[in-house]
Amino acid sequence: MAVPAAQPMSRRPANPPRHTLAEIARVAGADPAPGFAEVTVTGVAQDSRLVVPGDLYIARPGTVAHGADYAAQAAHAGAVAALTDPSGAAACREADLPTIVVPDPQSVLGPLAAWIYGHPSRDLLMLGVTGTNGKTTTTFLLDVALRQAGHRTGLLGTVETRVGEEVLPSARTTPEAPELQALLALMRERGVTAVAMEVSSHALTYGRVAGVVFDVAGFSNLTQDHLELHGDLESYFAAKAALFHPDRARRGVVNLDDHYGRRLARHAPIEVVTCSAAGAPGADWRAEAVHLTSDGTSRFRIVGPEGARYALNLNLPGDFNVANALLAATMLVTAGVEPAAFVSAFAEFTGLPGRMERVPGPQDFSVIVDYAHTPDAVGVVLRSARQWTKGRVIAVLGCGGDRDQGKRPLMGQVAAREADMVVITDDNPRSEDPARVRRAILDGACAVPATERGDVVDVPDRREAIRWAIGAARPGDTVLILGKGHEQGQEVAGVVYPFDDRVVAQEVLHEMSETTQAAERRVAGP
Ligand SMILES: CC(=O)N[C@H]1[C@@H](OP(=O)(O)OP(=O)(O)OC[C@H]2O[C@@H](n3ccc(=O)[nH]c3=O)[C@H](O)[C@@H]2O)O[C@H](CO)[C@@H](O)[C@@H]1O[C@H](C)C(=O)N[C@@H](C)C(=O)N[C@H](CCC(=O)O)C(=O)O
Ligand SMILES: Nc1ncnc2c1ncn2[C@@H]1O[C@H](COP(=O)(O)OP(=O)(O)OP(=O)(O)O)[C@@H](O)[C@H]1O
Ligand SMILES: N[C@H](CCC[C@H](N)C(=O)O)C(=O)O
Ligand SMILES: [Mg+2]
Repeated sequence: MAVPAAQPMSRRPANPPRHTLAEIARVAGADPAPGFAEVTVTGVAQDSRLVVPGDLYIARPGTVAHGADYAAQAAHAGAVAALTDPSGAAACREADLPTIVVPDPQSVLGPLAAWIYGHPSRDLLMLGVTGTNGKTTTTFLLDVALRQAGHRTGLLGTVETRVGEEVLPSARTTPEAPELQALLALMRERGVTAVAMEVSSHALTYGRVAGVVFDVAGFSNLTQDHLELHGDLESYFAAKAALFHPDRARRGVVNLDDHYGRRLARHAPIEVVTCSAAGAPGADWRAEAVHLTSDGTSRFRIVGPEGARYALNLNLPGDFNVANALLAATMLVTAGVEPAAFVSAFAEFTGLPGRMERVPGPQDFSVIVDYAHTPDAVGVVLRSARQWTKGRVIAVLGCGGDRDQGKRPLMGQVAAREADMVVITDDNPRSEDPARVRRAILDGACAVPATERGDVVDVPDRREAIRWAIGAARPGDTVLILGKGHEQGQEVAGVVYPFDDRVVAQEVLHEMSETTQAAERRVAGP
């Protein structure tokens, strides 16, 4: 008997609420036109490629196009109506879509999507994490602890999306509002009770989480990244701080070891619980007696109000992961989760894809793939590696094209200072000239006085760069391949070529062991 092929899981609830277009117009603050009462809407999309039959298509102006340019595609895919601004109205009506017109579709998108799906986040324990680095790690830790506490969980973030046991790919760190609300509705329908999600600064800027009030929002840290979107650090901070507002979160947990965290804790207009892994005065929760081992684990104690103390074991390397675990633990306590749940869940957690992930092999040096793609993260992981490495620290790194240009020389600079050898290479050049991107990293590296920096080489092709670094490694060295982590593609001029640092490193190690064995056979003779 033929076994039916597994169907890819939908990202939409199977039984969405049904609304008339007249109701939707009222919620959006527009006039319900005649005929709107006869149109039934069962979902919402702001991208024509994601429209399913029964959807309201939100045609909003973007930086590249106007959504109304795709109204005909949306209608063809089954959209039953459109919501747009005055400049998009004609195109939507030409596509035969009954059209609601509002001044700013972007601003109604989040709340309207939440309303259309029946406010699913209100029925879920919602934990959201923002910050430049550590969001994915912290949400994975939240997820295992919530499950240990008996919740059925949802996870939304950079690496993947989980609805209970089902795993779906993630296109973004934080989905657009219509996709987010549909996923939350699907989670509720599938019996999920708690959600750990990453909230990127893009999400806060574009209103992707408007329509969600988090039970607890966490702030990890803020250092340079994404200035191509925010312009300067102050605006970047303002975007992140917007999560800590009564419209977005009931309570906040803030890391006091970070300069912006201290500012946030002082000024946030919601109740804030603070934490510190580095002894910041006045923190509600602290990590103490931190013991980092050379095999990439740590033991420490977290100490909180009223004599609360818990001993934690973590199978993640570096003091930055102690900070992530402390943030997760403080968020969990603040959400009312039993501490016993995170004590055992953290001890059993064995790591997450592409974050300080060891590439297995018989070689007598370490090869590690990590997602460090900011100056702070590069410095933090290289300094950590220095602590346990007997030999030299060798870093492979590049910077993404079409992203923050200012971070490139800073990443080059910190890598040159902290590593013994830096191999500069490509990382998702996107639409940019890859040589220009590498030049900027190289300029930063070479600005470090020669006596204070390691050797620096430029190897454009990423596979060759990995081969170069692994080829240079001697017993006791650590090779850190940075920036792409779990990513499975290299994006060059609009084309994504399959590329996974972990796979490539393994292939290179394999090639090298074959070559060594062949040479040994030649030496040994027939
Ligand atoms: C800077 C940014 O985030 N831009 C996002 C934004 O683009 P935009 O406003 O310019 O929109 P546009 O491309 O002009 O299109 C206008 C409208 O037409 C629609 N459209 C467009 C084409 C089409 O065929 N059909 C269609 O309906 C679009 O969905 C949109 O509604 O809205 C688009 C539609 O949702 C997103 O695809 C696009 O994300 C781009 C691709 C992106 O790369 N975003 C990244 C940087 C991002 O969001 N990253 C963050 C943080 C990462 C991290 O640090 O972890 C994330 O959360 O992932
Ligand atoms: N608390 C931290 N402080 C500084 N660097 C960190 C911290 N946690 C992790 N890192 C570094 O940042 C990298 C990315 O970590 P993670 O994926 O958890 O962060 P993220 O905030 O989700 O990143 P992204 O915004 O790209 O999704 C890690 O691979 C590590 O190099
Ligand atoms: N999620 C982040 C990290 C990508 C890291 C790096 N591989 C790059 O392409 O810049 C971003 O979208 O900026
Ligand atoms: Mg992430």
